[in-house]
Amino acid sequence: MLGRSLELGRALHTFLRKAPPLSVSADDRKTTENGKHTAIAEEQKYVSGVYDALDAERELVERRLAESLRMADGEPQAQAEREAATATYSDRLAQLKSVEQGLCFGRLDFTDERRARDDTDSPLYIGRLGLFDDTDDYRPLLIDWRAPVARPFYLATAASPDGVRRRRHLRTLSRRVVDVDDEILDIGSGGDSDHLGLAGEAALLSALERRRTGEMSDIVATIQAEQDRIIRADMGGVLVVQGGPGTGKTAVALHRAAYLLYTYRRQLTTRGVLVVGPNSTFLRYIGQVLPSLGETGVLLATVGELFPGLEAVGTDTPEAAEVKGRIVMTEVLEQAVRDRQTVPDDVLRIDAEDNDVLELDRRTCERARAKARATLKPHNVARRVFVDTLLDALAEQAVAKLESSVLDDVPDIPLTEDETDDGVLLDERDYATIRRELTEDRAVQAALHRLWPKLTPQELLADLLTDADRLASATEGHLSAAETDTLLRVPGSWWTPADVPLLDELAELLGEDDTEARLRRERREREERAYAEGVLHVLEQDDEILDEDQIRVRDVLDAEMIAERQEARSNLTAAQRAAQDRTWTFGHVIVDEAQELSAMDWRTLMRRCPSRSMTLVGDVSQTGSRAGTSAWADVLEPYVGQRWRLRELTVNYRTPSEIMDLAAHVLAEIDPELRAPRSVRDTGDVPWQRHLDRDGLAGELRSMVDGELAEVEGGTVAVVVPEDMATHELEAVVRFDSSGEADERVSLLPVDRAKGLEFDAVIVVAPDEIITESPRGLNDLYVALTRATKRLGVVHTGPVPDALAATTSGAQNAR
Ligand SMILES: Nc1ncnc2c1ncn2[C@@H]1O[C@H](COP(=O)(O)OP(=O)(O)OP(=O)(O)O)[C@@H](O)[C@H]1O
Repeated sequence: MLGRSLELGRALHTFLRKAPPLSVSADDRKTTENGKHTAIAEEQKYVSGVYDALDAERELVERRLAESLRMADGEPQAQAEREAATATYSDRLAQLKSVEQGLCFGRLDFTDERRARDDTDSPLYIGRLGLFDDTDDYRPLLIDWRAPVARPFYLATAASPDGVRRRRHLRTLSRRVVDVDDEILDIGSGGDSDHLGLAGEAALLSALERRRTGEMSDIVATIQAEQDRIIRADMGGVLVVQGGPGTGKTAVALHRAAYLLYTYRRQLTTRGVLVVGPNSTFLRYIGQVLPSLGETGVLLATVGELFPGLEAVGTDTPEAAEVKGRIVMTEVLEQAVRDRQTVPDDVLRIDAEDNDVLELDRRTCERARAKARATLKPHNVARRVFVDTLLDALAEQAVAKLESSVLDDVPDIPLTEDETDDGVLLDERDYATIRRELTEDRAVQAALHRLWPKLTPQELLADLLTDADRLASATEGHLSAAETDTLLRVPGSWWTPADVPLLDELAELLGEDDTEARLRRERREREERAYAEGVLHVLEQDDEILDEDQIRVRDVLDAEMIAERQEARSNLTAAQRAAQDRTWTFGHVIVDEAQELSAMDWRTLMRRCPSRSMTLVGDVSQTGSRAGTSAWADVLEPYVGQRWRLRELTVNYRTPSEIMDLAAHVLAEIDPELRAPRSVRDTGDVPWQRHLDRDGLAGELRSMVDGELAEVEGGTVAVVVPEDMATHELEAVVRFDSSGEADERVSLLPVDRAKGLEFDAVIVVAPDEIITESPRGLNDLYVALTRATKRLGVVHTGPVPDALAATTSGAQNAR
């Protein structure tokens, strides 16, 4: 406890050093303390009222939900309405339950001029969602943080107060107000007694000082101005957010999702928002942020999870993953598909079921193939043309054979008067019958399948990656023999995340012969539109009784919109429906750690977002994947040209300055032009460094971890190691105690798993190996060094990397 207070003290000290000098006398301090107690008591009264309103609304929604569940099943229409009501009430209830902690966290008091302008005397209270007082003309009790009027809470400064006299942060524990921090923005308008101390910064620092639990928390009470501008940026187009480690990119991305869902609810409820993260550990880490902000309708996924029905649990070598991520794979796959559209070397003989032997010669097959390819349709769709053309040829052959055999067998019969001898014995109906029989003939089906098989993406890719000849043919001219070899694998291998964009690409190249399904869908859409027209008709009859000047229903609703709502009423949320549908397109896509995605990953994501309404957050200095990018323009140019916006985040909220100073040496080695973000805190804890023999490492690590656990008073500790040290054995040493119990506060991770995460203390092991194990090893080391919120230790088992050598002497053997 004392340690934490000291750290907070030091942090505040730093801020006071940076802030203009304040002279606070003992009397001032007493007045401040008294004022604070009074303020807490006052705020408690208000906050209790807000919780009462929350309870009342919960009760009401619970009652309505129970009623809608009790409603008997009736007409299909009534049943659909019941389902829609149930879904709406369930959502609202989940939202009301999720905002329990920290419901109300801010208050804005305005200047006299602003109050006169807005004709109001009341302060505004800011919280996680909006609540109204239904006993007082629906006066707003609590303003949703995303509402435009709440914006000054995040943006107003003393230099630009925007009519705000005082910004107050309320800190609550359960439903109890435990502290208030004030910031006087319009010094001229307020008395000194109102000034309760350093406010915005104190609330922020207190949030940053909290012990980490292994799950990310929301930052709604302390969003900073540069972050707020990004969170509330327009939804259209591609917005890239570049920022160093700990600058809040993930936090900003998630709050942006919540903001967009609030502001553009109609568009986004139907199409949904997709948030993409680098791996499932990371998705678990961020999984609670949006629910805590009351948003449950967002699909969180890795790119590897975007192919419904498939689990990509395998792993590629880094070399294979890099090759699979290259854009040239589109050409490899195109060739692989073309290779499956074959013709016989000479003649293909088919033993049809009636024992007729039919033949398909190379030229006929080539013509059918050319005709099918000329449609430019995907393989499975164009197959219909290929098959039809060959069935025609086979049917003609069968007819000719039949006729000639009949003519051969039957003695000359004299013609009647109305017959002519054109050699044709069978009419069109006979021809159609023969063609249909051939269509159903297994030998014919097998032959056509061999020439142009109907394929699923999984079949084609599995065949391709396990067959050296097929692979060599598809990669010829695109990949070297060595690169091709990296792709080859044994049959029955698990799918990997890098396979998913290839499967997605193949799904496009192969297509689906969905004629039947399309007709069914079109019929359903027609019915929905007809229903919507019916609704409009009924509403307009009511309209006619109204005054001419009043707005008419058709002015605000159209059939298309009603039909869309009807579709959205299905029990599933957009996110749930999207998760089951590969071709789903989202209203907005947010990508975290976006620098890690390969060119093929981007193709998959762009398909999910044809509107290109996207937010991409990342840091090109942290790129670890060989397939990732080091320049945003390279990624975006093929999709949006120059039409994308770049915003930067410059302040590091996670890593104290002592640790950033060390990491900055590594950054300088990556690129001397790059600047590390400014740390918001310092703690006085200089990172320690030690040398250990690799043999003695396991024995020592556990006690080092114990030491760090004690320093961070039960917070989290991570040991970040090179890939080949991330073994179960070492994990057991580091995490398990003598009774075999795992310590949940401790993790052992390779760098790529630690990306995006944070821990109170971090021990980085063998930095020299982290650097040499990958072409982007320095970036990996930079990531590893910047995961700590409080303490950092480095354990060398080999030579000390140059970037760390300059800083070792003073800190040597600090542990
Ligand atoms: N305004 C803020 N108020 C309180 N905490 C904040 C704020 N901004 C960021 N943080 C905290 O700082 C830490 C780092 O944030 P985050 O993980 O979003 O950074 P990042 O830029 O994604 O980092 P990295 O690139 O290293 O993964 C988190 O604990 C986050 O909650």
